[in-house]
Amino acid sequence: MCEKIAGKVPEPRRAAFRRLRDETGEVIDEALVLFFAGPNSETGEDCLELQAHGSPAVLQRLAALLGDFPGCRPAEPGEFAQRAFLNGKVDLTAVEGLADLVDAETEAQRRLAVRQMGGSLRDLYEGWRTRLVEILALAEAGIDFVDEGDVGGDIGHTIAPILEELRREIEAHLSDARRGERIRHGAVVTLAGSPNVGKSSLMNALARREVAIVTDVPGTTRDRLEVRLDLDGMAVTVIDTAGLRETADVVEREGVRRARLAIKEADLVLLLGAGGPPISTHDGEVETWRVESKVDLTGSLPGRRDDGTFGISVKTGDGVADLLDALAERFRHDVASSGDVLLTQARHRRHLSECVDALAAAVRIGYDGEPDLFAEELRRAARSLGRITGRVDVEEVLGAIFERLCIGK
Ligand SMILES: Nc1nc2c(c(=O)[nH]1)N(C=O)[C@@H](CNc1ccc(C(=O)N[C@@H](CCC(=O)O)C(=O)O)cc1)CN2
Ligand SMILES: Nc1nc2c(ncn2[C@@H]2O[C@H](COP(=O)(O)OP(=O)(O)OP(=O)(O)O)[C@@H](O)[C@H]2O)c(=O)[nH]1
Ligand SMILES: [Mg+2]
Repeated sequence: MCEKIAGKVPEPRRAAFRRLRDETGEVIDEALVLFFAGPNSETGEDCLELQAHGSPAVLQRLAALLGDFPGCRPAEPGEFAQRAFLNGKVDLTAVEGLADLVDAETEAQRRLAVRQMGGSLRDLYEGWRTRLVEILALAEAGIDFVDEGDVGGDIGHTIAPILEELRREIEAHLSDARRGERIRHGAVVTLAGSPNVGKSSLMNALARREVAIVTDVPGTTRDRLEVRLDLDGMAVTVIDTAGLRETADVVEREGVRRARLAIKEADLVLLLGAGGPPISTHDGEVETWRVESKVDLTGSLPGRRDDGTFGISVKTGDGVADLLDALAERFRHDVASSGDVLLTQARHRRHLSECVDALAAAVRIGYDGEPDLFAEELRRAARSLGRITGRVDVEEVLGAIFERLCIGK
Protein backbone atom coordinates (compact mmCIF):
# COMPACT_ATOMS: atom_id res chain seq x y z
CA MET A 1 0.00 0.00 0.00
CA CYS A 2 1.05 3.56 -0.74
CA GLU A 3 2.98 5.02 2.19
CA LYS A 4 1.14 8.36 2.02
CA ILE A 5 -1.94 6.68 3.48
CA ALA A 6 -0.33 3.80 5.37
CA GLY A 7 -1.59 3.74 8.93
CA LYS A 8 -4.62 5.87 8.09
CA VAL A 9 -6.63 3.22 6.25
CA PRO A 10 -9.49 1.84 8.33
CA GLU A 11 -9.68 -1.84 9.18
CA PRO A 12 -11.00 -3.86 6.19
CA ARG A 13 -14.74 -3.80 5.53
CA ARG A 14 -15.47 -1.28 8.31
CA ALA A 15 -16.63 2.16 7.31
CA ALA A 16 -14.79 4.96 9.12
CA PHE A 17 -15.36 8.68 9.26
CA ARG A 18 -12.37 10.67 7.94
CA ARG A 19 -11.64 14.29 7.11
CA LEU A 20 -10.01 14.30 3.70
CA ARG A 21 -7.25 16.91 3.58
CA ASP A 22 -4.82 18.24 0.99
CA GLU A 23 -1.01 18.54 1.55
CA THR A 24 -1.44 21.79 3.48
CA GLY A 25 -3.90 20.17 5.86
CA GLU A 26 -6.91 22.00 4.47
CA VAL A 27 -10.09 19.91 4.74
CA ILE A 28 -11.49 19.00 1.30
CA ASP A 29 -14.51 17.11 2.57
CA GLU A 30 -15.77 14.95 5.40
CA ALA A 31 -16.17 11.43 4.13
CA LEU A 32 -16.74 7.80 4.89
CA VAL A 33 -13.79 5.61 4.00
CA LEU A 34 -14.09 1.91 3.32
CA PHE A 35 -11.22 -0.46 2.68
CA PHE A 36 -11.46 -3.89 1.06
CA ALA A 37 -8.32 -6.00 1.31
CA GLY A 38 -7.74 -8.22 -1.73
CA PRO A 39 -8.73 -10.85 -2.64
CA ASN A 40 -11.98 -10.16 -0.73
CA SER A 41 -13.12 -7.23 -2.83
CA GLU A 42 -15.19 -6.76 -5.93
CA THR A 43 -12.14 -6.80 -8.20
CA GLY A 44 -10.03 -9.13 -6.07
CA GLU A 45 -7.49 -6.32 -5.55
CA ASP A 46 -7.11 -3.93 -2.62
CA CYS A 47 -9.89 -1.35 -2.97
CA LEU A 48 -10.20 1.88 -1.04
CA GLU A 49 -13.48 3.76 -1.29
CA LEU A 50 -13.86 7.42 -0.44
CA GLN A 51 -17.56 8.12 -0.03
CA ALA A 52 -17.57 11.89 -0.25
CA HIS A 53 -20.20 14.50 -1.01
CA GLY A 54 -20.66 14.28 -4.75
CA SER A 55 -20.53 17.92 -5.81
CA PRO A 56 -18.44 18.80 -8.85
CA ALA A 57 -16.08 20.94 -6.71
CA VAL A 58 -15.39 18.15 -4.21
CA LEU A 59 -14.94 15.52 -6.91
CA GLN A 60 -12.67 17.70 -9.01
CA ARG A 61 -10.43 18.53 -6.04
CA LEU A 62 -10.29 14.89 -4.89
CA ALA A 63 -9.58 13.64 -8.41
CA ALA A 64 -6.74 16.14 -8.75
CA LEU A 65 -5.23 15.12 -5.38
CA LEU A 66 -5.62 11.40 -6.11
CA GLY A 67 -3.93 11.93 -9.47
CA ASP A 68 -0.76 12.82 -7.51
CA PHE A 69 -0.72 9.41 -5.82
CA PRO A 70 1.69 7.03 -7.53
CA GLY A 71 -0.14 4.65 -9.88
CA CYS A 72 -3.48 6.41 -9.43
CA ARG A 73 -5.56 7.26 -12.50
CA PRO A 74 -9.25 7.33 -13.40
CA ALA A 75 -10.68 3.93 -14.34
CA GLU A 76 -11.41 3.14 -17.98
CA PRO A 77 -15.03 2.28 -18.84
CA GLY A 78 -15.81 -1.16 -17.45
CA GLU A 79 -12.37 -1.51 -15.89
CA PHE A 80 -13.56 -2.61 -12.44
CA ALA A 81 -15.59 -5.42 -13.95
CA GLN A 82 -12.74 -6.29 -16.29
CA ARG A 83 -10.30 -6.56 -13.39
CA ALA A 84 -12.77 -8.70 -11.47
CA PHE A 85 -12.95 -10.97 -14.50
CA LEU A 86 -9.19 -11.10 -15.09
CA ASN A 87 -8.66 -11.85 -11.40
CA GLY A 88 -11.06 -14.76 -11.64
CA LYS A 89 -13.72 -13.25 -9.35
CA VAL A 90 -16.46 -13.48 -11.99
CA ASP A 91 -17.02 -15.10 -15.38
CA LEU A 92 -18.31 -13.37 -18.51
CA THR A 93 -21.95 -14.29 -17.94
CA ALA A 94 -21.77 -12.67 -14.49
CA VAL A 95 -20.32 -9.51 -16.04
CA GLU A 96 -23.11 -9.51 -18.61
CA GLY A 97 -25.58 -9.98 -15.75
CA LEU A 98 -24.07 -6.99 -13.95
CA ALA A 99 -24.35 -4.85 -17.11
CA ASP A 100 -28.00 -5.93 -17.50
CA LEU A 101 -28.68 -5.17 -13.84
CA VAL A 102 -27.27 -1.68 -14.23
CA ASP A 103 -29.64 -1.17 -17.20
CA ALA A 104 -32.65 -3.01 -15.75
CA GLU A 105 -35.89 -1.03 -15.99
CA THR A 106 -38.41 -3.64 -14.93
CA GLU A 107 -38.78 -6.29 -12.25
CA ALA A 108 -38.43 -9.16 -14.74
CA GLN A 109 -35.23 -7.65 -16.13
CA ARG A 110 -33.86 -7.12 -12.63
CA ARG A 111 -34.63 -10.65 -11.52
CA LEU A 112 -33.14 -12.24 -14.61
CA ALA A 113 -30.01 -10.08 -14.36
CA VAL A 114 -29.42 -10.64 -10.67
CA ARG A 115 -29.63 -14.41 -11.10
CA GLN A 116 -27.21 -14.30 -13.98
CA MET A 117 -24.86 -12.10 -11.95
CA GLY A 118 -25.08 -14.69 -9.20
CA GLY A 119 -23.82 -17.43 -11.53
CA SER A 120 -26.97 -19.19 -12.82
CA LEU A 121 -25.71 -19.38 -16.39
CA ARG A 122 -22.11 -20.00 -15.39
CA ASP A 123 -23.19 -23.03 -13.34
CA LEU A 124 -25.27 -24.39 -16.20
CA TYR A 125 -22.68 -23.91 -18.94
CA GLU A 126 -19.69 -24.90 -16.82
CA GLY A 127 -21.62 -27.99 -15.73
CA TRP A 128 -22.12 -29.00 -19.36
CA ARG A 129 -18.51 -28.21 -20.16
CA THR A 130 -17.25 -30.31 -17.26
CA ARG A 131 -19.31 -33.27 -18.48
CA LEU A 132 -17.92 -32.82 -21.98
CA VAL A 133 -14.36 -32.61 -20.76
CA GLU A 134 -14.88 -35.85 -18.82
CA ILE A 135 -16.15 -37.59 -21.95
CA LEU A 136 -13.26 -36.12 -23.87
CA ALA A 137 -10.81 -37.49 -21.32
CA LEU A 138 -12.40 -40.89 -21.73
CA ALA A 139 -12.17 -40.66 -25.52
CA GLU A 140 -8.59 -39.45 -25.44
CA ALA A 141 -7.56 -42.15 -23.02
CA GLY A 142 -8.99 -44.56 -25.55
CA ILE A 143 -7.12 -42.93 -28.39
CA ASP A 144 -3.81 -42.77 -26.56
CA PHE A 145 -3.89 -46.31 -25.35
CA VAL A 146 -5.58 -47.85 -28.34
CA ASP A 147 -2.30 -49.57 -29.36
CA GLU A 148 -2.17 -51.22 -26.00
CA GLY A 149 -5.40 -52.84 -26.87
CA ASP A 150 -7.38 -52.88 -23.62
CA VAL A 151 -8.97 -49.48 -22.89
CA GLY A 152 -10.59 -48.84 -26.29
CA GLY A 153 -13.22 -51.54 -26.42
CA ASP A 154 -16.66 -50.33 -25.40
CA ILE A 155 -15.96 -46.61 -25.09
CA GLY A 156 -18.07 -45.85 -28.14
CA HIS A 157 -21.10 -47.49 -26.57
CA THR A 158 -20.58 -45.75 -23.25
CA ILE A 159 -20.12 -42.32 -24.73
CA ALA A 160 -22.86 -42.11 -27.38
CA PRO A 161 -25.88 -41.98 -25.02
CA ILE A 162 -24.17 -39.50 -22.70
CA LEU A 163 -23.50 -37.19 -25.65
CA GLU A 164 -27.06 -37.55 -26.89
CA GLU A 165 -28.39 -36.61 -23.47
CA LEU A 166 -26.13 -33.56 -23.32
CA ARG A 167 -27.18 -32.46 -26.78
CA ARG A 168 -30.84 -32.85 -25.84
CA GLU A 169 -30.39 -30.68 -22.73
CA ILE A 170 -28.64 -27.92 -24.65
CA GLU A 171 -31.25 -27.99 -27.40
CA ALA A 172 -34.04 -27.73 -24.83
CA HIS A 173 -32.29 -24.69 -23.35
CA LEU A 174 -31.99 -23.18 -26.84
CA SER A 175 -35.62 -23.71 -27.77
CA ASP A 176 -36.95 -21.38 -25.09
CA ALA A 177 -38.99 -19.25 -27.51
CA ARG A 178 -36.42 -16.49 -26.84
CA ARG A 179 -38.01 -15.74 -23.47
CA GLY A 180 -34.77 -14.53 -21.88
CA GLU A 181 -33.86 -12.32 -24.79
CA ARG A 182 -37.40 -10.90 -24.89
CA ILE A 183 -37.30 -10.05 -21.19
CA ARG A 184 -33.92 -8.43 -21.66
CA HIS A 185 -34.83 -6.36 -24.75
CA GLY A 186 -38.50 -5.92 -23.93
CA ALA A 187 -41.41 -7.17 -26.01
CA VAL A 188 -42.35 -5.11 -29.06
CA VAL A 189 -45.96 -4.06 -29.64
CA THR A 190 -46.63 -2.21 -32.89
CA LEU A 191 -49.70 -0.02 -33.42
CA ALA A 192 -50.79 -0.31 -37.03
CA GLY A 193 -53.75 0.48 -39.26
CA SER A 194 -55.10 2.93 -41.81
CA PRO A 195 -54.51 6.66 -41.46
CA ASN A 196 -56.58 8.56 -38.90
CA VAL A 197 -57.87 5.51 -37.00
CA GLY A 198 -56.37 6.78 -33.71
CA LYS A 199 -53.02 4.98 -33.44
CA SER A 200 -51.17 8.02 -32.14
CA SER A 201 -54.02 8.82 -29.76
CA LEU A 202 -53.73 5.32 -28.29
CA MET A 203 -49.95 5.69 -28.14
CA ASN A 204 -50.32 8.86 -26.07
CA ALA A 205 -52.90 7.21 -23.83
CA LEU A 206 -50.58 4.24 -23.19
CA ALA A 207 -47.57 6.49 -22.60
CA ARG A 208 -49.64 8.94 -20.49
CA ARG A 209 -47.96 11.84 -22.25
CA GLU A 210 -48.13 13.58 -25.60
CA VAL A 211 -45.44 11.64 -27.43
CA ALA A 212 -47.08 11.72 -30.84
CA ILE A 213 -48.75 14.50 -32.80
CA VAL A 214 -52.47 13.90 -33.15
CA THR A 215 -54.56 15.77 -35.73
CA ASP A 216 -57.63 14.98 -37.80
CA VAL A 217 -55.48 15.01 -40.94
CA PRO A 218 -54.94 11.47 -42.27
CA GLY A 219 -51.22 10.85 -42.70
CA THR A 220 -50.13 12.87 -39.65
CA THR A 221 -47.59 10.35 -38.40
CA ARG A 222 -44.72 9.57 -40.72
CA ASP A 223 -41.82 8.73 -38.41
CA ARG A 224 -41.85 5.70 -36.22
CA LEU A 225 -42.20 6.64 -32.55
CA GLU A 226 -41.38 4.47 -29.56
CA VAL A 227 -42.22 4.49 -25.86
CA ARG A 228 -41.18 2.04 -23.17
CA LEU A 229 -43.81 0.74 -20.79
CA ASP A 230 -43.47 -1.38 -17.68
CA LEU A 231 -46.42 -3.79 -17.86
CA ASP A 232 -46.50 -5.59 -14.53
CA GLY A 233 -42.75 -6.15 -14.64
CA MET A 234 -42.36 -6.73 -18.35
CA ALA A 235 -40.58 -4.13 -20.48
CA VAL A 236 -42.70 -3.41 -23.54
CA THR A 237 -41.74 -1.12 -26.40
CA VAL A 238 -44.81 0.33 -28.09
CA ILE A 239 -44.23 1.61 -31.63
CA ASP A 240 -46.54 4.13 -33.29
CA THR A 241 -46.43 4.04 -37.07
CA ALA A 242 -47.61 5.85 -40.16
CA GLY A 243 -51.10 4.89 -41.34
CA LEU A 244 -50.97 2.19 -44.00
CA ARG A 245 -52.11 3.41 -47.41
CA GLU A 246 -50.96 3.86 -50.99
CA THR A 247 -49.73 7.38 -51.49
CA ALA A 248 -47.81 9.52 -53.98
CA ASP A 249 -46.22 11.54 -51.15
CA VAL A 250 -42.57 10.38 -50.94
CA VAL A 251 -42.22 11.22 -47.26
CA GLU A 252 -45.38 9.38 -46.29
CA ARG A 253 -44.42 6.45 -48.49
CA GLU A 254 -41.18 6.10 -46.55
CA GLY A 255 -43.23 6.24 -43.35
CA VAL A 256 -45.44 3.40 -44.60
CA ARG A 257 -42.35 1.36 -45.50
CA ARG A 258 -41.06 1.81 -41.93
CA ALA A 259 -44.48 0.94 -40.54
CA ARG A 260 -44.34 -2.38 -42.38
CA LEU A 261 -40.88 -3.05 -40.94
CA ALA A 262 -42.17 -2.28 -37.44
CA ILE A 263 -45.00 -4.75 -38.01
CA LYS A 264 -42.50 -7.44 -39.03
CA GLU A 265 -40.33 -7.02 -35.95
CA ALA A 266 -43.26 -6.95 -33.50
CA ASP A 267 -44.07 -9.66 -30.98
CA LEU A 268 -47.63 -8.41 -31.18
CA VAL A 269 -49.45 -6.05 -33.55
CA LEU A 270 -52.45 -4.03 -32.45
CA LEU A 271 -54.34 -3.49 -35.69
CA LEU A 272 -56.62 -0.49 -35.25
CA GLY A 273 -59.66 0.17 -37.38
CA ALA A 274 -62.78 2.24 -37.03
CA GLY A 275 -65.04 -0.77 -37.33
CA GLY A 276 -65.93 -2.05 -40.78
CA PRO A 277 -64.08 -4.84 -42.55
CA PRO A 278 -60.75 -5.95 -41.09
CA ILE A 279 -57.67 -4.51 -42.73
CA SER A 280 -55.01 -6.88 -43.99
CA THR A 281 -51.42 -6.35 -42.81
CA HIS A 282 -50.10 -8.61 -45.57
CA ASP A 283 -48.28 -10.61 -42.93
CA GLY A 284 -49.79 -13.69 -41.41
CA GLU A 285 -46.67 -14.45 -39.36
CA VAL A 286 -47.07 -11.92 -36.58
CA GLU A 287 -49.61 -12.29 -33.79
CA THR A 288 -52.25 -9.62 -34.37
CA TRP A 289 -55.05 -8.30 -32.19
CA ARG A 290 -57.85 -6.33 -33.79
CA VAL A 291 -58.81 -3.13 -32.00
CA GLU A 292 -61.88 -1.17 -33.01
CA SER A 293 -61.19 2.46 -32.14
CA LYS A 294 -63.49 5.44 -31.53
CA VAL A 295 -66.34 3.36 -30.10
CA ASP A 296 -67.75 6.62 -28.68
CA LEU A 297 -68.64 7.48 -32.30
CA THR A 298 -69.81 4.06 -33.48
CA GLY A 299 -71.63 3.02 -30.33
CA SER A 300 -69.84 -0.35 -30.41
CA LEU A 301 -69.02 -2.25 -27.24
CA PRO A 302 -65.84 -1.15 -25.41
CA GLY A 303 -63.47 -3.69 -23.82
CA ARG A 304 -62.66 -7.24 -24.82
CA ARG A 305 -65.30 -8.97 -26.95
CA ASP A 306 -66.11 -12.64 -27.23
CA ASP A 307 -64.52 -12.80 -30.71
CA GLY A 308 -61.17 -11.66 -29.22
CA THR A 309 -61.33 -8.13 -30.63
CA PHE A 310 -61.22 -5.01 -28.48
CA GLY A 311 -63.28 -1.86 -28.51
CA ILE A 312 -61.68 1.34 -27.25
CA SER A 313 -62.33 5.03 -27.13
CA VAL A 314 -59.34 7.13 -26.34
CA LYS A 315 -61.66 10.12 -26.11
CA THR A 316 -63.73 8.71 -23.22
CA GLY A 317 -61.07 6.25 -22.02
CA ASP A 318 -63.46 3.30 -22.36
CA GLY A 319 -61.75 -0.02 -23.02
CA VAL A 320 -58.19 1.31 -22.76
CA ALA A 321 -57.62 -0.21 -19.31
CA ASP A 322 -58.98 -3.57 -20.55
CA LEU A 323 -56.53 -3.46 -23.43
CA LEU A 324 -53.64 -2.71 -21.06
CA ASP A 325 -54.70 -5.55 -18.75
CA ALA A 326 -54.84 -7.94 -21.68
CA LEU A 327 -51.36 -6.87 -22.81
CA ALA A 328 -49.95 -7.40 -19.31
CA GLU A 329 -51.64 -10.79 -19.23
CA ARG A 330 -50.16 -11.65 -22.63
CA PHE A 331 -46.61 -11.17 -21.27
CA ARG A 332 -47.21 -12.51 -17.76
CA HIS A 333 -45.73 -15.83 -18.77
CA ASP A 334 -42.45 -14.11 -19.67
CA VAL A 335 -42.38 -12.24 -16.36
CA ALA A 336 -43.02 -15.46 -14.46
CA SER A 337 -40.19 -17.24 -16.26
CA SER A 338 -37.67 -14.54 -15.30
CA GLY A 339 -36.91 -16.74 -12.30
CA ASP A 340 -35.78 -19.56 -14.61
CA VAL A 341 -32.28 -20.05 -15.93
CA LEU A 342 -32.72 -18.45 -19.33
CA LEU A 343 -30.44 -17.70 -22.20
CA THR A 344 -30.28 -13.92 -22.43
CA GLN A 345 -27.89 -13.04 -25.23
CA ALA A 346 -27.52 -13.75 -28.93
CA ARG A 347 -23.86 -14.38 -28.07
CA HIS A 348 -24.81 -17.34 -25.86
CA ARG A 349 -27.19 -18.64 -28.53
CA ARG A 350 -24.44 -18.56 -31.17
CA HIS A 351 -21.93 -20.48 -29.06
CA LEU A 352 -24.53 -22.99 -27.89
CA SER A 353 -25.55 -23.64 -31.49
CA GLU A 354 -21.90 -24.25 -32.38
CA CYS A 355 -21.70 -26.64 -29.46
CA VAL A 356 -24.79 -28.55 -30.59
CA ASP A 357 -23.40 -28.73 -34.15
CA ALA A 358 -20.12 -30.14 -32.88
CA LEU A 359 -21.91 -32.67 -30.69
CA ALA A 360 -24.06 -33.77 -33.61
CA ALA A 361 -20.94 -34.12 -35.75
CA ALA A 362 -19.25 -36.16 -33.02
CA VAL A 363 -22.24 -38.47 -32.73
CA ARG A 364 -22.35 -38.82 -36.53
CA ILE A 365 -18.66 -39.69 -36.73
CA GLY A 366 -18.83 -41.94 -33.70
CA TYR A 367 -15.95 -42.88 -31.46
CA ASP A 368 -15.61 -46.22 -33.19
CA GLY A 369 -15.71 -44.55 -36.60
CA GLU A 370 -12.80 -42.14 -36.37
CA PRO A 371 -11.52 -41.51 -32.82
CA ASP A 372 -9.30 -38.53 -33.70
CA LEU A 373 -12.03 -36.67 -35.58
CA PHE A 374 -14.53 -37.62 -32.89
CA ALA A 375 -12.31 -36.12 -30.16
CA GLU A 376 -11.72 -33.03 -32.26
CA GLU A 377 -15.48 -32.40 -32.47
CA LEU A 378 -15.79 -32.84 -28.71
CA ARG A 379 -13.01 -30.31 -28.20
CA ARG A 380 -14.83 -27.92 -30.52
CA ALA A 381 -18.03 -28.41 -28.49
CA ALA A 382 -16.20 -27.78 -25.19
CA ARG A 383 -14.50 -24.70 -26.64
CA SER A 384 -17.86 -23.25 -27.68
CA LEU A 385 -19.16 -23.59 -24.11
CA GLY A 386 -15.90 -22.18 -22.74
CA ARG A 387 -16.31 -19.06 -24.87
CA ILE A 388 -19.60 -18.24 -23.19
CA THR A 389 -18.13 -18.09 -19.70
CA GLY A 390 -14.76 -16.79 -20.94
CA ARG A 391 -12.63 -19.79 -20.20
CA VAL A 392 -11.14 -19.77 -23.69
CA ASP A 393 -10.50 -17.33 -26.52
CA VAL A 394 -11.25 -14.49 -24.21
CA GLU A 395 -9.74 -11.61 -26.16
CA GLU A 396 -12.28 -11.57 -28.95
CA VAL A 397 -15.31 -11.29 -26.69
CA LEU A 398 -13.85 -9.03 -23.99
CA GLY A 399 -14.16 -5.68 -25.72
CA ALA A 400 -17.76 -6.18 -26.72
CA ILE A 401 -18.87 -6.96 -23.17
CA PHE A 402 -16.87 -4.56 -21.07
CA GLU A 403 -17.37 -1.47 -23.13
CA ARG A 404 -21.10 -1.61 -22.33
CA LEU A 405 -20.36 -0.84 -18.71
CA CYS A 406 -20.12 2.74 -17.63
CA ILE A 407 -17.06 4.36 -16.12
CA GLY A 408 -16.41 3.25 -12.59
CA LYS A 409 -18.23 -0.06 -12.82
N1 LIG B 1 -19.92 1.05 -1.42
C1 LIG B 1 -20.12 0.19 -2.40
N2 LIG B 1 -21.34 -0.24 -2.71
C2 LIG B 1 -21.53 -1.11 -3.74
C3 LIG B 1 -20.45 -1.56 -4.51
C4 LIG B 1 -19.14 -1.08 -4.17
O1 LIG B 1 -18.15 -1.43 -4.83
N3 LIG B 1 -19.04 -0.24 -3.11
N4 LIG B 1 -20.68 -2.41 -5.56
C5 LIG B 1 -19.97 -2.39 -6.74
O2 LIG B 1 -20.29 -2.95 -7.74
C6 LIG B 1 -21.86 -3.28 -5.50
C7 LIG B 1 -21.59 -4.36 -4.52
N5 LIG B 1 -20.65 -5.28 -5.07
C8 LIG B 1 -19.64 -5.89 -4.35
C9 LIG B 1 -19.14 -7.09 -4.82
C10 LIG B 1 -18.21 -7.77 -4.06
C11 LIG B 1 -17.73 -7.24 -2.87
C12 LIG B 1 -16.80 -8.03 -2.01
O3 LIG B 1 -16.27 -7.52 -1.05
N6 LIG B 1 -16.59 -9.29 -2.29
C13 LIG B 1 -15.76 -10.18 -1.51
C14 LIG B 1 -16.54 -10.72 -0.31
C15 LIG B 1 -17.83 -11.38 -0.69
C16 LIG B 1 -18.66 -11.85 0.53
O4 LIG B 1 -18.52 -11.31 1.63
O5 LIG B 1 -19.45 -12.78 0.30
C17 LIG B 1 -15.28 -11.32 -2.37
O6 LIG B 1 -15.83 -11.51 -3.45
O7 LIG B 1 -14.34 -11.97 -1.96
C18 LIG B 1 -18.20 -6.01 -2.44
C19 LIG B 1 -19.15 -5.33 -3.18
C20 LIG B 1 -23.04 -2.44 -5.14
N7 LIG B 1 -22.77 -1.58 -3.99
N1 LIG C 1 -64.14 10.63 -31.15
C1 LIG C 1 -62.94 10.09 -31.09
N2 LIG C 1 -61.95 10.61 -31.83
C2 LIG C 1 -60.74 10.02 -31.75
C3 LIG C 1 -60.49 8.90 -30.94
N3 LIG C 1 -59.21 8.53 -31.08
C4 LIG C 1 -58.66 9.41 -31.94
N4 LIG C 1 -59.59 10.31 -32.36
C5 LIG C 1 -59.38 11.40 -33.30
O1 LIG C 1 -59.06 10.86 -34.57
C6 LIG C 1 -58.15 11.72 -35.26
C7 LIG C 1 -56.93 10.94 -35.68
O2 LIG C 1 -56.23 10.48 -34.55
P1 LIG C 1 -54.75 10.05 -34.59
O3 LIG C 1 -54.43 9.45 -33.29
O4 LIG C 1 -53.87 11.14 -35.08
O5 LIG C 1 -54.83 8.92 -35.72
P2 LIG C 1 -53.64 8.09 -36.38
O6 LIG C 1 -54.11 6.72 -36.61
O7 LIG C 1 -52.39 8.25 -35.59
O8 LIG C 1 -53.50 8.81 -37.78
P3 LIG C 1 -52.23 8.86 -38.77
O9 LIG C 1 -51.03 9.26 -37.96
O10 LIG C 1 -52.61 9.86 -39.75
O11 LIG C 1 -52.10 7.50 -39.36
C8 LIG C 1 -57.83 12.85 -34.29
O12 LIG C 1 -58.64 13.96 -34.58
C9 LIG C 1 -58.20 12.26 -32.94
O13 LIG C 1 -58.56 13.26 -32.00
C10 LIG C 1 -61.58 8.41 -30.17
O14 LIG C 1 -61.47 7.42 -29.43
N5 LIG C 1 -62.78 9.02 -30.30
MG1 LIG D 1 -50.56 8.98 -36.04
